Amino acid sequence: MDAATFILFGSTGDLAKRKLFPALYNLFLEQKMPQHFSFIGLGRKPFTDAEFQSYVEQSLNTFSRRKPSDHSALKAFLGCFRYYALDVNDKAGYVELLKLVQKREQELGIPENRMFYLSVAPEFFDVIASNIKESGLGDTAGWKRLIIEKPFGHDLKSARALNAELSKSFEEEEIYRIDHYLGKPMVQNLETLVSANPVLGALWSNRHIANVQITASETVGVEERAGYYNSAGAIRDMFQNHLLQLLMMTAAISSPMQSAERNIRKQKIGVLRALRPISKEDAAHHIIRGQYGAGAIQEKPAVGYREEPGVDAASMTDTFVAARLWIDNSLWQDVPFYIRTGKRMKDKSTRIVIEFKAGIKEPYGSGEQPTEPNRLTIQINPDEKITLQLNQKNALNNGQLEPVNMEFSMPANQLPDGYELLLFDALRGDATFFAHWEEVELAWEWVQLVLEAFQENRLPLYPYPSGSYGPDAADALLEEQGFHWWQNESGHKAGSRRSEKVYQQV
Ligand SMILES: NC(=O)C1=CN([C@@H]2O[C@H](COP(=O)(O)OP(=O)(O)OC[C@H]3O[C@@H](n4cnc5c(N)ncnc54)[C@H](OP(=O)(O)O)[C@@H]3O)[C@@H](O)[C@H]2O)C=CC1
Ligand SMILES: O=C1O[C@H](COP(=O)(O)O)[C@@H](O)[C@H](O)[C@H]1O
Repeated sequence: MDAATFILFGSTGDLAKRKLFPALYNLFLEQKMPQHFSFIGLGRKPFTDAEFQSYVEQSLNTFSRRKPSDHSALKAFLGCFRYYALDVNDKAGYVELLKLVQKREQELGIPENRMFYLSVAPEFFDVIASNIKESGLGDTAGWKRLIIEKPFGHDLKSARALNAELSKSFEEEEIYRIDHYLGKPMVQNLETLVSANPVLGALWSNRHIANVQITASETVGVEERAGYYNSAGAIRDMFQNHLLQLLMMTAAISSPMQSAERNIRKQKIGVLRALRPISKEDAAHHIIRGQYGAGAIQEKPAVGYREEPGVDAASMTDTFVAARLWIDNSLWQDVPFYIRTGKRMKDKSTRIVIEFKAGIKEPYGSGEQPTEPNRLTIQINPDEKITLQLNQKNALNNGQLEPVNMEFSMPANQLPDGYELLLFDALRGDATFFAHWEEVELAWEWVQLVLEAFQENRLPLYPYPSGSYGPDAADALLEEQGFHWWQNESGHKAGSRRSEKVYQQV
């Protein structure tokens, strides 16, 4: 791996402290960092280098999956860190920053390879990129890369404007757009799961798959982020990026028999191009939006979204979105993809359920005894787990047909954090698990009409109790095709229907 300088904008912020420093430290311990690297932390807070190093150390003690125990390794790691106080709007400051970067490059004898990571509010992305260019920080004799955090735009127009601005300073190949779901080990494993297992690869299409269900449910509410979340909602916060990425990954992976194209990024773009658009007029038939009301999470009372600090008592923000999507290509024609995400739901679970088509009627003497459809459940969070549900006769129960699960699991605490995998890739120059601009643009294009339908209040906003599986209306999306949500890996169906009211815009 090339020796490089890592320049972190927002190094005094939450993401740096909770995720980025621990990720770099774990890579360092695993010798997955360049042998020589220079780290420059930026923020407005007035830190000396020593204060900054001790701040980083505290973050490792609190958040790293491996707590620092080897004193000399920790010292070597922290020794690479320097701090420079910079307001992102201060043009002259960038020129001073360049001097510091060059001084460190000379001290360490490393080439001018520079990684810029923007862990700051999105309104600063364009000004930082342009100041990097103007100051000469971006004129390197080596490579330069820009890692950019979400959100990438607020809608199609702003995303295009942001991309146009960034493109003035960085080439597309130099821009690494983070979607932390793409860093999750199980998501990175999806392609291998299908391509390295012909038994699954052979089934991975509309010939054998009846429907796909993608869920990202959370038990947390809006927490302290009302300022951001009120104008984002679940549709921008989770659906436009993470959920569509999971859909793309699921539909893009294919066995070598089915597709000669082995470039997952290109295949994902192909999936988005084939996504059937939803018109504003028709949105209510394919999309359900909801907002959590009061309820209980794991038996603890929880207030409704409208009672949360910083939230308007008449807020129409969506905290839940479910959708039915169709991919009009030869592999996925007629297979509905059901997607849902919500806050304050019954459990924290991110998973993909593949429901296979029903087989022939059971011919071995059990008459009309119904069998459950075979399912492959790929659990991404909280634990990683793959469960294949099969049917078998139970000799201990009069030969009754019963579902059984084959399961493989990996406890979450043994796995690297997604940021570790993504930073490692970015340092190596591998953009496979970063979002290409075309993916982002096509995802916004699809979502844009939905945003407008929300804005124009064309869809009911259903309240759902905190601690539930979301509004019952989301069940109807599947019932139209004769399916139901598989609520968890043991396959429980949705509960009985409640009568539903809707929130009215005031
Ligand atoms: N936190 C998280 O879990 C996640 C965050 N993100 C994204 O990551 C980015 C950072 O988030 P987060 O760390 O939570 O944000 P914070 O608000 O915690 O931190 C913001 C950082 O920006 C710096 N900053 C603010 N204004 C200026 C300025 N004018 N000049 C220079 N630096 C400035 C702050 O430094 P100082 O106060 O010292 O000036 C601080 O380091 C955002 O884009 C967010 O959407 C994405 C996914 C998850
Ligand atoms: O990006 C975001 O993701 C988190 C959920 O991430 P996970 O890894 O815990 O599944 C979500 O809580 C947050 O609102 C959103 O901004």
